[in-house]
Amino acid sequence: MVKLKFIIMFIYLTIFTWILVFLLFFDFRKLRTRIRISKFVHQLPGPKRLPILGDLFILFWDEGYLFKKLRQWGKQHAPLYVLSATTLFVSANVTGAEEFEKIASTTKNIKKSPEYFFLNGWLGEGLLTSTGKKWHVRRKILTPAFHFTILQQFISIFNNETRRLVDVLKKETDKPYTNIVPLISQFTLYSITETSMGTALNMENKEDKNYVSAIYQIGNIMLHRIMRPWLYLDALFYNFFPSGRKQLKILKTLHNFTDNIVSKRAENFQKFDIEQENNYNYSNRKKLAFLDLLLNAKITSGIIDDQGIKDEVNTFLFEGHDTTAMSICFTLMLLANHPNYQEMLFQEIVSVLGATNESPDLKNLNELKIMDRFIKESLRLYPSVSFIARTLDEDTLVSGYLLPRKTIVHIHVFDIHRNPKYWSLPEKFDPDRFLPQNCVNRHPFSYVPFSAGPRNCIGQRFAILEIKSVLSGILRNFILEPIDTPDSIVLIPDLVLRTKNAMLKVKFIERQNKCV
Ligand code: HEM
Repeated sequence: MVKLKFIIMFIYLTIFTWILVFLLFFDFRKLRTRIRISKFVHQLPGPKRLPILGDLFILFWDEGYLFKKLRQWGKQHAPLYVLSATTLFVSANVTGAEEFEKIASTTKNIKKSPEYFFLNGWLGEGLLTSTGKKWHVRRKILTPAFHFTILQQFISIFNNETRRLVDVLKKETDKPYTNIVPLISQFTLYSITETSMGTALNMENKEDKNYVSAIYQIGNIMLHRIMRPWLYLDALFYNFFPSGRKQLKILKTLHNFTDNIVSKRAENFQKFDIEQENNYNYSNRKKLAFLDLLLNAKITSGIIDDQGIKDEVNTFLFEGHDTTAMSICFTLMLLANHPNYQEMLFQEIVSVLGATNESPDLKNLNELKIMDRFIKESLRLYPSVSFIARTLDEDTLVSGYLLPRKTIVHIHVFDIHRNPKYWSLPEKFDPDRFLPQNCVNRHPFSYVPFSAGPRNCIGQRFAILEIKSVLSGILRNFILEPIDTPDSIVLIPDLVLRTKNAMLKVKFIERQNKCV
């Protein structure tokens, strides 16, 4: 019975794939390009594939198994291998630092791959998904929003949100364990909306709650879609499939939420600008936070319109909370599993902040060096963006292979971070890898949790300060005991690196020797 179902699914998939190939390639110039790319990329080593269908069978795998299998291929065929979804759709897959450097260090290869198109319905042409001139202009507008004088002001918000989280966690101490994912996601969402958008959220509010749950659902639907080529065409997906109709509903929730944030801020911003008569103004070089910077750019130079602002707000709400949330969750799981480090970090916090209830400032956070190494090692083993992808803009020679222009390249950050060429005993958790003397001679592209090159993460300093603030608050108040362990969790490749069922369990015990 199972076998019959498999055969039917396979025939169905084959027919759909070829319809898709036809629809996408009736332009014969594109077909010629595809054939050329396919010829070159198929010279790379790779797993055994079926004639014509290539590696399409992986679409039948469960996400956890797919994740494991990709790790196995990454090791087997390092640093570069081919995967193909039919003969004409091929990708070059990178697990080596030198190869990633070749691709990411040039200003040419800034175009994202077709996988990112699925995000367009939600994020439009925001900084993550846009390319060319639009991306350059936006990156230039937004870079000052992450200047250290701005970030410095955000720390008091991180501290307030940490206090709110600590109060929530105190109620969890009676329980056998806590699933930290929803609680930490709420913390990072509150932090990004208040710092960058100037809006304080409240989970008692139904719309705020719905927004958080919509973010989870959209991630699941997108992964579901990526794994099913018959859902690729928008017209079919949105009109004929329940998941497409569900996505439209979710997008409405997400967009209503951000539209609201933008219009509220726009009202206040205009009032503020008029009242202050250029006191808080871009042109006299006072620093503006994210959303105000965009509103100001629209008013003063018109280089961004309302839709552009909304696209950026959607992009930053997603990139600015989900990535950091998962990174904090994995770090807490590792702390629970390494009590010796937990104690070292606690002692470091006490020595930097003293035995008071003082909240850390920028200087304090910069002094937390052991914590810094702990976070770096956590991001090495669990990079929340474990996979990035590009479409090459020029023929590029990588590891002796010519990858033609328009080749899709998948960069497996997770595998680069566990490649034994750069990391001895790569599976071992060891923050001392990041002691200054141990970093000498390490390939700069072997550690890339925030990517590298011109399209690196614009929010990386924001993220690190936020993570340090929250860890300081949690470790000052609780001892963490392990429930989940690195061996017990099942990782899945979602929009960000997640665990199966979005669960990560830790036990919280209130500290007796608190530094308050
Ligand atoms: C631990 C937390 C974070 C990690 C691991 C992370 C990682 C990354 C990575 C790997 C990229 C490159 C993605 C690609 O090429 O497709 C990226 C891009 C980006 N990140 Fe982050 N990020 C984090 C936090 C943040 C935060 C807090 C913000 C905003 C406040 C942010 C905003 C962005 C944006 C807008 C981009 C696109 C940049 C561009 O293409 O110019 N990220 N991030």
